Amino acid sequence: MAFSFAPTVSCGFSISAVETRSGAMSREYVFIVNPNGSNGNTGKEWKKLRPKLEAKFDKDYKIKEAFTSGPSHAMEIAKEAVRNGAHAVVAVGGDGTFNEVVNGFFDDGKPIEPENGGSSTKTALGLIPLGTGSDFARTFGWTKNANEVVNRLLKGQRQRIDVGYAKAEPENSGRYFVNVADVHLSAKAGSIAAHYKRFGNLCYVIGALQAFMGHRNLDMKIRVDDGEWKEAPQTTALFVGNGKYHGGGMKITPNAHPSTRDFEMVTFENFKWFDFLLKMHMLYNGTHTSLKEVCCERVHKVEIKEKLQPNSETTGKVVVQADGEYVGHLPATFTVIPAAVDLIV
Ligand SMILES: Nc1ncnc2c1ncn2[C@@H]1O[C@H](COP(=O)(O)OP(=O)(O)OP(=O)(O)O)[C@@H](O)[C@H]1O
Repeated sequence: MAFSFAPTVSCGFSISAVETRSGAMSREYVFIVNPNGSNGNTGKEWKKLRPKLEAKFDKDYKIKEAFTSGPSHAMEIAKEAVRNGAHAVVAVGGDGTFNEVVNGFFDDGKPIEPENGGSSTKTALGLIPLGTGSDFARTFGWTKNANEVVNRLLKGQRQRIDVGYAKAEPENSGRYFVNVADVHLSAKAGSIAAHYKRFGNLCYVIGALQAFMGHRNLDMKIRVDDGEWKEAPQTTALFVGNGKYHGGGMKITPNAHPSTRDFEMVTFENFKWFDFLLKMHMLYNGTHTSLKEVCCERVHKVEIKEKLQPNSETTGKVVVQADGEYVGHLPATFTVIPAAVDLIV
């Protein structure tokens, strides 16, 4: 016999462990769904997927769903679920929703512990990749295929993965990330792309081309792993990869993986809009790392700031994002937190 879904809630979410007839504590899976992801397709796909999950999950599983009402809501729901000791919290949506759920595993710079303190297993993080880009899922080769999704969640195999922490101005605001954080052109492109999601993954190409309008490559300073500050002249964009893919399938940090305990940092120097168009195929297959304008380095921590004239202040114009979500502007620091979360793989 399969459990039916608990009633949908969108706020004031409360979760408690449930005892099964055998007396064992049930495993509570909390699905956090962004109904408006992928231009509304996430909600539609989730409706089709839900009965398949219900049919397969047996009585030892309790399944709850919660729909987000807007930005940041997924993070609040996830925090409450982790505090209540959920077995797994699964994001249903794109990289933005997934990022919010990841941020819900932490509070005040620390991983959240369950309130009852008694749970021996950590809450696992899960993903059903139903967004536009859904780039994080590509590193693991996951698709939107319903059978594949159900089997993966049912098996519940866990892998400890690294999480990144991005800190930027103003006010040293911070955000955790699991996929790719980036600076300057691509971060501008990401916010432009958000207005073109109806075009699917093409939105990221449109975003990049628009971002090149009025764009200036800038001299920056970079410090890796607390070493010497080095100059990065005429930087177009810089990527800090925990996962490989970004911008709807571009293999931007091709040697990154969330299990390596470090990041791959990829810097583009002096790239112009026509370079982007002519070499775009290389971004998709990950061969851009052989270009003379591209530098790659493995890092655990990287600090980035604008190279300024003596006594001048930051322009506040060099944008920083993490997993496609706005973080702030330079100066910024990106730090790897090794083996921070259990991911259902
Ligand atoms: N109910 C909601 N209505 C509108 N926006 C929402 C809602 N819930 C979450 N959001 C915001 O929508 C943003 C984008 O959602 P999501 O990442 O799920 O889809 P996507 O943008 O289509 O996919 P991708 O990021 O993979 O390209 C998230 O950053 C989140 O803040």
